[in-house]
Formats: sequence, C-alpha cells, structure tokens
Amino acid sequence: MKTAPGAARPVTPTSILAVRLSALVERAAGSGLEDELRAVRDLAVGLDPYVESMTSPSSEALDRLAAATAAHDWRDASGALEQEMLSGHVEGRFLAMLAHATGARRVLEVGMFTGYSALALAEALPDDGSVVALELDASVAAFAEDQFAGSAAGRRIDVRVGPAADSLAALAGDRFDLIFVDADKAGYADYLETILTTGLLAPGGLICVDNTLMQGQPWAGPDTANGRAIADFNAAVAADPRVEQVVVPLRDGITLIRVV
Ligand SMILES: C[S@@+](CC[C@H](N)C(=O)[O-])C[C@H]1O[C@@H](n2cnc3c(N)ncnc32)[C@H](O)[C@@H]1O
Repeated sequence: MKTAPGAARPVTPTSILAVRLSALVERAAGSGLEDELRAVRDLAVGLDPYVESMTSPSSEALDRLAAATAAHDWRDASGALEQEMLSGHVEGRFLAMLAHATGARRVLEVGMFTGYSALALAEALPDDGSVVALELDASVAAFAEDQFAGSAAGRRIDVRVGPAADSLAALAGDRFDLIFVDADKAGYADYLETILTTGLLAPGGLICVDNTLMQGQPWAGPDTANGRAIADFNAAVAADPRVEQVVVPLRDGITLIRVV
C-alpha cells in the first residue's frame, strides 16, 4: 500500500524487526519478559540510526533529492512507484565507495526511480566518468532529471527511458565497470543473464544487485511474488559456476557479483 508523503513504512529486515519488537514490548506488559524484550528491541531499533550516524554524510544535492522524493505524493503516481524505493544515505555511500574502490569510470544503473543511487554513483566518478541510468517510467525519469540539473555531478548521468530489457539490448557494444541492478525483481534473472553474456560488463567489472534480502521474505515469508522472484534469483546466482558472490546485509540486502 502506498504511503502518505513523509510517512514511509519499514521495508528492510532490520526496520521491520524493530517495529515488530516494539509492538511486542507493548504486548508483553506484565509478562515478566519486558526487560529482556526491551533490550532486544533496543538492539534492533538502534542499529540503523547508529550505522547512519557513523557513515560519512551525503551531499546537499542528495539530501535535496531525498527530501523532494519524501515530500512528493506517490499515491497519484503510476504503477508501483512509492517513496520507499529510494535507496538512501548508507546505501548511496556504499555504492560510491565501491565506485571509488574499483576505480569505475563507466557505470550502468538498471532501475533509477528519482535518481538517488545514480547521483550517489555519479558523485564518486572522475570528471570524464558517466552513469547510464535506465528507467521505465517517463514521469519519474523527468523528476530525477530535474534533481540532476541542480548538481554538477548530475551532468554525468545519461537517462534512458523504456523497459530495461530493450535499453540493455540497445547498449550492445558498450562496456561498464560497475553495474547496479535495482529494477523489477521478476526481471533480475534476465538482466543478469544479459549482463553476463553480451559483454556489457568490462573485464574485472562488478555487478551489484539490490533488495536481495527482500524484507526477509525468502526465508521468513510472507509468500509474495517479489519474495519468490528474489529467492529464485539468489538460488540461481548461488548455483552459477560463472560467478562469485557475497550477499551484504546492508539495508534490504545487496549482492556483489563478479565473474570468475
Ligand atoms: C527500487 S526503484 C530504484 C531505486 C533507485 N535505484 C534508488 O536507489 O533510489 C526501481 C525502479 O525500477 C523501475 N523499473 C521497474 N521495472 C522496470 C523495467 N522493466 N525497466 C526499467 N525500469 C524499471 C521502476 O519504475 C522504479 O523506478
């Protein structure tokens, strides 16, 4: 269900755990378990704010973009667009760190939304670097481009509107050092196959795939289409002899994949 502006719902395993433990503390009053439950709740509730506070801050342009995304009423938007899609501060810094660490110059993003991760990556690139960002929805692409216009790094982002499968096919012959996949979950397996078989990934390049923990659904339910798509994708990657991967439990999970 889409949320009102500024009222984002929890969409990561940790934040869902925090909300559920907080509710349990209320219900446990008089049970004798309150102190123990409160300690467990505090462990969960404090994790994200602690990680945020110990991570380098984001740029003013990214803060503006996040604030504009939170203030917008996505209940009127087409399809599944919702404010919770934005990756945010810690994931943005993580992606930027990967760009720095790998010396990436050419980056591809599959699934841009309002452009938070695209801009975080663009800020980490050298002056001649670029991000090609793929997005299905023309209106959210226009929203992102408005935000990019207010930032020097935004000029490094080349937005391509349309279904990612078509945009990836049109990119044949291009090479990327870092590819971030964050679009429709049912499409992940095909996007990875295209990336691995068409030369889009430069030799030694890195693939990052978002939401690979999918709110805990692959192991704890509930059974949803996205949860099943991610569970199948994760199992396929784990069994694929062409790649090596690590699932990083940051936010809703990011899998890092390299060709072996
Ligand atoms: C989770 S959001 C991306 C969030 C963004 N990367 C960020 O960090 O803020 C997923 C985006 O993928 C887009 N999308 C969904 N299906 C797509 C497709 N078939 N082709 C291209 N983009 C698609 C959605 O419109 C949405 O904007």
